Amino acid sequence: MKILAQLDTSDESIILIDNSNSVSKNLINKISLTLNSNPNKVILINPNLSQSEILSKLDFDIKNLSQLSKLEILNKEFEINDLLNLGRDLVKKIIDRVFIISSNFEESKIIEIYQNCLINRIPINTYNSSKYSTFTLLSTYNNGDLQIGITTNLHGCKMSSRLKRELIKSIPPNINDIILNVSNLRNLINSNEILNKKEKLKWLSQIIDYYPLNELGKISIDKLNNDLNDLVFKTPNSLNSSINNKKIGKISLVGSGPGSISNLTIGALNSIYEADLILADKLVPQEILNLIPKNVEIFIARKFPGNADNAQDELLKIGLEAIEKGLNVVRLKQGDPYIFGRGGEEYLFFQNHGYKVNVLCGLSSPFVATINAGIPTTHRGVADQIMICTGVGRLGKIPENLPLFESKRTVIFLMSIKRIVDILPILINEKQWPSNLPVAIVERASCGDERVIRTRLGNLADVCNKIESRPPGLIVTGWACDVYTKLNDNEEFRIIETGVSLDDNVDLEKIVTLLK
Ligand SMILES: O=C(O)CCc1c2[nH]c(c1CC(=O)O)Cc1[nH]c(c(CC(=O)O)c1CCC(=O)O)Cc1[nH]c(c(CC(=O)O)c1CCC(=O)O)Cc1[nH]c(c(CCC(=O)O)c1CC(=O)O)C2
Ligand SMILES: C[S@@+](CC[C@H](N)C(=O)[O-])C[C@H]1O[C@@H](n2cnc3c(N)ncnc32)[C@H](O)[C@@H]1O
Repeated sequence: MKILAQLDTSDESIILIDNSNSVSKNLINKISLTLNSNPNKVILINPNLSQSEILSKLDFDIKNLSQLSKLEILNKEFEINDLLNLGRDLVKKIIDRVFIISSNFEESKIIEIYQNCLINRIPINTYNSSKYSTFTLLSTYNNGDLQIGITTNLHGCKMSSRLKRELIKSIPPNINDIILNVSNLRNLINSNEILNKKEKLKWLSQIIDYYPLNELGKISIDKLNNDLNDLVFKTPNSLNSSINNKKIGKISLVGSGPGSISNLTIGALNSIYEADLILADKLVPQEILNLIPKNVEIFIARKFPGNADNAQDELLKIGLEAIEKGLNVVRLKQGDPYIFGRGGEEYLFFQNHGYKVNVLCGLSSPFVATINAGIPTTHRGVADQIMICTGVGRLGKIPENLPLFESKRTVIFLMSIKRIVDILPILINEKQWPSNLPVAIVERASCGDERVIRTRLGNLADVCNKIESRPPGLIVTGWACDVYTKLNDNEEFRIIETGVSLDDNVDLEKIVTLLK
């Protein structure tokens, strides 16, 4: 089935076949749509409706009245021959496109029209029936530079318009400013007055990947180029004010879980509500950041590639200053603080400055990702060990201690999708890993756009190159991947969109009252 983002019927002769007794919304839409796409002519064939009835209903959203002259209304029953003699001379009078507008036709009639269109290679769209359509139109949303098209492939236009509404709801009203600001930033970096172009472009792409959409409209080249401190979304005023009542500052390392609110502990939610300042990972997703009360200051770590250590130092400095002013500081870390989260380093830093550090565990991404991907990490007779590895060692190098293959072990690699091309040869050639071992890439676990890509170890690097990644992502390896479902022998990889908005039914108000 061909899916048309925009209907481009320039110079086409189009037939709209309708047998309704009243002018339907769908008919008006199709007349406007076809006339507004600069056709040669649009022929409406309907035996029951008069010209005046139809013209009186047109809400004249047609770009200009001259288009109206291209509309021909024939008050007659449709005949198959109409397909072959109402078209342009250029194509021997064969019609270029057919829309069956109403669903009151007998199925036998629809089949006859559909088959004749197939024989004469005329694209046909039958209202509410994918079976008898060779193309479908997207339901589109345009807002300045942003264009979105959505279709359920003719499984009901109501559904696609409801999905479109949901999608539009999640788009900030200033989306155009955001698009323009980011595009100007990128153009500025590419112009020659910016130093370290490549690095800044990498930072910009991570900011686009992770920062709250709303903030992308405010980021300037100065903030990106010179003083990244300003990447604080709200400058922590509390940092500038001297606290009179000498409160004793507090520091908590809090795991936020992998993404959805449903995977956030009550303890973490409580900390978020009690904090004066939150120092968040860039990985902490929008859903969690949205929970932070408006009065709480937030700073997001600028852990861009190659800047991890500077960002770490800067973060710890801001945290220490705030505690010394008596603030309640929460270091909000993605997943669990101690799973490749530099939690140990941060604990020691604040302890060495004389502070007791509270640590609240969080659901770590490997455990949520495997559950959501349908992989039992241990399974009797298949896997009795779990290992969590990083794809990146000190200073970004490949880890020296990649594990030997162990057939009854499920190994989950974090921070490794961009590195798999370097890691794979070591696993297969030096560590005896079998190239047919089942693996699963799990991206954005527990988020609405969670996705699982199943493949075999030997294909992993190619697959990572083929798909546009949705960071953050991890790689699950081991025979446990095959316990519930296997790839077919001829399948190179299989993409499963597993994202669900878990949080629709989370009644936050009720939970927050529990905290009181
Ligand atoms: O390959 C990918 O998909 C990127 C994976 C990824 C990395 N850091 C990341 C992520 C998550 C993400 O951005 O999606 C992002 C990342 N890495 C880390 C954290 C946790 C934190 O810093 O609080 C975070 C999240 C921080 C945040 O998002 O704000 C931790 C980290 N970064 C790093 C390491 C390795 C190390 O220093 O020992 C470690 C583990 C430290 C530990 O064992 O606790 C350093 C690191 N991580 C990484 C790189 C390669 C960056 C690049 O791609 O060029 C590098 C090297 C560098 O930044 O100089 C990869
Ligand atoms: C520095 S580690 C932080 C891990 C985190 N402390 C945890 O416990 O999940 C970042 C890596 O964790 C993995 N990761 C984090 N969140 C994820 C998610 N929602 N879905 C899939 N992988 C995720 C990715 O491999 C990412 O590169």
